[in-house]
Amino acid sequence: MDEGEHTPPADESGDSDRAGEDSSEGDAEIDGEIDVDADESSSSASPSKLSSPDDASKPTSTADSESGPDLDATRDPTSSDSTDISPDTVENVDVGSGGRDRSSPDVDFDGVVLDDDENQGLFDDLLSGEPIFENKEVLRPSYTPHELPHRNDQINRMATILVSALRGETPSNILIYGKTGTGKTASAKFVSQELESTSQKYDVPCEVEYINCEVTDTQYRVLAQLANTFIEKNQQVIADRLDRLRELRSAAGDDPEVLSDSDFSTIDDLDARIAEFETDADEMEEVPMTGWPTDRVYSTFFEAVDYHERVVVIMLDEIDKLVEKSGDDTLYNLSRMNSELDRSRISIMGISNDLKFTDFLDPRVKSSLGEEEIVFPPYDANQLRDILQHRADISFKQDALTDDVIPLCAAFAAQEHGDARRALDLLRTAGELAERSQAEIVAEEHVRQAQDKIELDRVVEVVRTLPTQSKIVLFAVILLEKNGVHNINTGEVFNIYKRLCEEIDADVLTQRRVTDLISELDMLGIVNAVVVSKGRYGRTKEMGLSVPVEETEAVLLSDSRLGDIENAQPFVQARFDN
Ligand SMILES: Nc1ncnc2c1ncn2[C@@H]1O[C@H](COP(=O)(O)OP(=O)(O)OP(=O)(O)O)[C@@H](O)[C@H]1O
Repeated sequence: MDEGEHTPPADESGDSDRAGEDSSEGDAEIDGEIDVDADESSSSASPSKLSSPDDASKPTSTADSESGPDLDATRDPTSSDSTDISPDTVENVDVGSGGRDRSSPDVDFDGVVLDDDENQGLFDDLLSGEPIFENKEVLRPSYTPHELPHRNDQINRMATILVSALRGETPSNILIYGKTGTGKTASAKFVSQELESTSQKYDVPCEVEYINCEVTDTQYRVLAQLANTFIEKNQQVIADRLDRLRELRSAAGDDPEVLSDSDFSTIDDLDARIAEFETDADEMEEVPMTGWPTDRVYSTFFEAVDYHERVVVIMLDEIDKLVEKSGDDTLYNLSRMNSELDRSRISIMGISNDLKFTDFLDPRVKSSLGEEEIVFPPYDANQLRDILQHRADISFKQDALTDDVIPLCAAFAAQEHGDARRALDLLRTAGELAERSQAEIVAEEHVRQAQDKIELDRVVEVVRTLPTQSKIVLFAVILLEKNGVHNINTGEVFNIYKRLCEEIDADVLTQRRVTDLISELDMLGIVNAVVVSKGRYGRTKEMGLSVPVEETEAVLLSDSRLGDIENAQPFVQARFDN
């Protein structure tokens, strides 16, 4: 295996990212450090306060403490931007004492002195603290691990099926199933990297094309993306061959004898071949992202893939999204291509976390696609522990984690549904929270805080992306809850909902539709609704909020339409109207 392919993104990116994150995550610390209160003149905001301690010895920051720090000395007293300098401080300014001329290029436009090394050390302090992480990138989803513990069986099965590609035969199509975060994509990518590197080693033409169908979700886009990838590769192959042929041509111009070792008997043959390649290169036209009839895109892809001999594995991640969005035409077309291809062969590897999507497939497609099926079961807590331990060893400094951190992350994630992504997120977030609170090690409390934070982030994201009508319904529930109404019933929600709609000029849906929206909110885990029988008055739904009121309300009010509701109080009083 080519180790380089699995190494995380270049170190620089890791570092810069870390620096970037620290800068944003460290807001609180920066705020804490900058003392904007000029009364405490000795600690007023100054470059020396923000610089690393070493800078104290530098001439710019050794200004006499009684006459105020250097920043004060050089700040323009007329500047309106003087939040951190009191008039008293300004009076003490001795422009000359700092030995700096205001017109000096060392002074920036606001009159703040730049350090000799052209920064004020704003980030130096933050960077100089012992970070908990050795390499945070390793915990990110974009990182492809070198090892995938507890996935040996699945990886070996994939390899056993795909090895035919290295023998020039067509591998069976594979369908990979499993819940989210069970390592499907990571394992499939790992196997494809191995396949491609082995094919290079033995000089067998075998390629893997990865398509994420959540993004590329129509037949047109899938075929266009494949066509363009193969066109690009073909152009490269042509360019390489032309280079070699042109070299031969120039050698043959000097000495026609060199052709005796080649496939060409005459210079004319060679010229003809060169001309043929040049025409091929000119004729290969990229598919635009929209606008062509689908059959033209299909035939362009077909010709591109069949340009020379090769076995191609097309990996369709989130294949269910493609079927959901645009039916099974793409899969039908791809699965019957082999009978028409002359030089190449294709095989499909579909990945899905929806076990039911094949119910919607044409039976022919279903049987062709599911020639081989590999299931990825959820991880249990012990397996998650191993996975986390492997990653933690390379991502954290030694002894940065207390003993209970990894087991707790594993236990939380196992409770969800054995999701390794969630477990890794928890561990990374716990580390970040510890780093932010300037703790020396990550402890159990950080994991618990991380769990709450991730949960809240999820809620915020779900609420933020709700359709406007659902947001109004949810806002009605929040208003009732905030006014101490318990066991809120559908009628109460509907009354407030109607008034809110009138207030913001939104369409008013029927009570039946509003009840449906409440059920959707219930399914999303935002409200908790139960059906209660009211005897001869029929049945109603009673509900309560399952998410934090303040945060949810803030997200709703950040929507420009709901934000227009200035005072919602009167609506609540009207809850028993009608
Ligand atoms: N056995 C494992 N060892 C190490 N890391 C793993 C393992 N399984 C999963 N992961 C990590 O967990 C994260 C999620 O894995 P992956 O994307 O492969 O899941 P998935 O099953 O494809 O999920 P989804 O269906 O949501 O795409 C990735 O960061 C991956 O590196």
